[in-house]
Amino acid sequence: MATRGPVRVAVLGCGVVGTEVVRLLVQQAEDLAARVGAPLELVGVAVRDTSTPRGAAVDPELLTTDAEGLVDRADVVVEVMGGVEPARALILRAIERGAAVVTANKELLGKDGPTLYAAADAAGTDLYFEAAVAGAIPIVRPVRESLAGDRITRVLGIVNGTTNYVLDQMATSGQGLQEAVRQAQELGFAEADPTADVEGYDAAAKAAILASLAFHTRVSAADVHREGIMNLTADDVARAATTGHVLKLLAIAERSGDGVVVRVHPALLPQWHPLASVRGSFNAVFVEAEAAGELMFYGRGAGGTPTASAVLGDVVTVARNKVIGGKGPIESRYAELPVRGVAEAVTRYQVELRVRDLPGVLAQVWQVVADHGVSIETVRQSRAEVYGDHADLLVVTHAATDEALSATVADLQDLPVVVKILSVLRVEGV
Ligand SMILES: NC(=O)c1ccc[n+]([C@@H]2O[C@H](COP(=O)([O-])OP(=O)(O)OC[C@H]3O[C@@H](n4cnc5c(N)ncnc54)[C@H](O)[C@@H]3O)[C@@H](O)[C@H]2O)c1
Ligand SMILES: N[C@@H](CCO)C(=O)O
Ligand code: NA
Repeated sequence: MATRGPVRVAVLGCGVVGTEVVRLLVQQAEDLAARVGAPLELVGVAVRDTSTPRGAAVDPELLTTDAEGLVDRADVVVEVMGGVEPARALILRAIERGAAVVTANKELLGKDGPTLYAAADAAGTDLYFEAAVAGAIPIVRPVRESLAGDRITRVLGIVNGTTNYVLDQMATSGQGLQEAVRQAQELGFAEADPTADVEGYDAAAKAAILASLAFHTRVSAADVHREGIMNLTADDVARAATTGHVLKLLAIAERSGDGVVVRVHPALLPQWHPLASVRGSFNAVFVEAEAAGELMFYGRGAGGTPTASAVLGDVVTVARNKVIGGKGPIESRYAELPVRGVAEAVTRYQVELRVRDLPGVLAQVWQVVADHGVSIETVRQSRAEVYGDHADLLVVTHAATDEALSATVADLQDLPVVVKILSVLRVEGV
């Protein structure tokens, strides 16, 4: 039970996540006190407008528009307002005062995490951010702490629920992309402005955070190669099924030579891969480590209550550290591996080409591929239904660098017998 005076908690932002954090802090106060070793006293909730209704769980007396003043009264600051400023300034203010910080803000951490980590390190205080990657799923702590004795080689994640919902919807209903995005918006799985999700910015920020933790190296969102889902068609999704794949937006962070490559893009995954079964708006992160082997973490990556679970877990930990005088891990970046561009990623391509159906065409295609040192794994030829004397070739390569594969596609495009490149997708997970 409680062994000392209360730990004062301030919540910055009272939206989807903040409301649930406040509700759980209040409703579970007794259990949380027992787990922390002291009561958690909610000293205030910073909002933009105190007159906005917040629901029964939020005591209007606790609302304030003076976020700075609130920060100055807290031992633990929970930042769930999102965005870069004023979140960054408020977090730095809290840290400089020696308060512990819990944040769900992947955008800020992906852009400028190192400034915050360094400040927390200098102040000797905790900065926790489990909710920033894959919401409720415990993944930050497993990578940062549970796997600290292992050597992670690769992290492969479905870390954006909006795009996973959209792609899943396209696969199951045959909907086009725009229609699936509209439906996701109607059902609350996508925001009114879905840019951050569908263009891969959200996943890139999460990939940067995961890569930094996994490889003990500073990686920012700007280092992440990013392609969103907006160019995908219903045909791409349908074709994936005919070749035993599913199409997913993947965040991939992996060792490559003496460096690391971090990328976010749509990719084909074999249907047997554990990540292929991640449906709807769910998230999952697949980790490959030398000693542990393959691990998968699965659950809800978004939503007020699931995300609040991750926030509260961090609050209990940092508050307990305050009570017993301990401190969690600081930023680990000793490895300082070079972060390489996507050109160095080793991957496989599936290319669909429409060619003229003439003798020797396959040999020409084969030659262009071989000239780049790339090896073909399979070729499937079918008659192109719309053009009488044309055929469609579906070529899957063996693994090669992205640079060699993209140069191959560029040269195929220039072959006179190639009418059109219909699609180019990477194949991952094998
Ligand atoms: N919603 C999710 O499922 C989810 C999941 C994981 C992480 N997150 C992260 O959690 C954070 C919050 O997300 P959310 O979905 O609750 O957003 P939200 O927009 O619902 O809530 C943010 C709230 O903060 C308030 N706010 C913004 N600036 C403020 C300021 N200067 N002073 C006072 N209040 C301010 C807004 O008015 C809003 O009510 C973001 O960083 C987001 O990326 C959200
Ligand atoms: N917009 C994100 C949720 C918050 O990380 C998603 O679709 O997964
Ligand atoms: Na998480």
